[in-house]
Amino acid sequence: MTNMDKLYEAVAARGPVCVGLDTDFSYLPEGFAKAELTAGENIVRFNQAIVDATKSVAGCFKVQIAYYESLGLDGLNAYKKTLDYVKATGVPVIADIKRGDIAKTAEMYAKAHFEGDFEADFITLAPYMGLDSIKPYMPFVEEKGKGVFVLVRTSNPGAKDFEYEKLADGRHVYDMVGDKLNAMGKSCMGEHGYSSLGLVIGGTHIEEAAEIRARYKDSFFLIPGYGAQGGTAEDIAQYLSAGNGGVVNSSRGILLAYKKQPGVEFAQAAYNECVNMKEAIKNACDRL
Ligand SMILES: O=C(O)c1cc(=O)[nH]c(=O)n1[C@@H]1O[C@H](COP(=O)(O)O)[C@@H](O)[C@H]1O
Repeated sequence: MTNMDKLYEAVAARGPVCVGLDTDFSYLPEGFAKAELTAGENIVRFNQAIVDATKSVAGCFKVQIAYYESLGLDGLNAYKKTLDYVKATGVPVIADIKRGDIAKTAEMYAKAHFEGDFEADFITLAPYMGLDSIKPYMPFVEEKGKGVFVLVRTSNPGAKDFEYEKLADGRHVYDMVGDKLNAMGKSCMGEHGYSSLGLVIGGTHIEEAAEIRARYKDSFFLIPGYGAQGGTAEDIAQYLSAGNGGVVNSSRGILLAYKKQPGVEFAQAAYNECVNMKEAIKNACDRL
């Protein structure tokens, strides 16, 4: 069974919410940090409380490495401890590293994030340099069941700068990227009908949602943009297939949920936000 199969089953069991552990030190509630601990150690305590509170309603977790790298070695220790803590729960974990280099360098990134200290179930990749920036990860995908999510049509306003440009044949650049990646993903299909080569499709632009979902039926989607970036449950539902076939990330919306729930402890508030998000997406899927 591939990690993508496990992710499919996790979504079937607990829903599509992907809890984004993009933990900036400033997100820790007042009075939470202990002065005798480092910033990284305090972030790990915060993450552990979030993981404990949300794992029963999370399809997966996503750990965004920049938040940890920015703290140097203390942060990289916190990154590893966070990954290990999530892995011990059995809930799938995506390392959001957005790597995009070629050849031997990409092989080194694959080694760095698919084995050893920073081993994760999935990683995110940026395909601008071409398919030879994705291929070096495939031995881990095809032989060890690892998974990748590759940027196709992103959630940010800058998606319009390159991704929406039109080709001579009428397709968008993102269609061409998606078509090539979808074809490449046929080499690593799982039991549940999804390739281990997944696509990142932002949930903030909805005009083409139905078309994109229909075009890539066997591609699992990582769908960011819910909450803080304005994506709604109605928007997101269109990128799922009967509530599965994708995971929906929210980072600030979950980590900072306590700021919108006065008097509620931060981990409880994160749990409440996950439940609300899961219910809203389920209801929107049921209405489709
Ligand atoms: O690959 C991603 O995860 C990603 C792709 C994309 O198109 N848009 C996007 O926001 N992301 C990530 O998703 C997360 C969104 O965080 P929030 O906006 O706080 O929910 C961040 O970790 C982003 O780096």
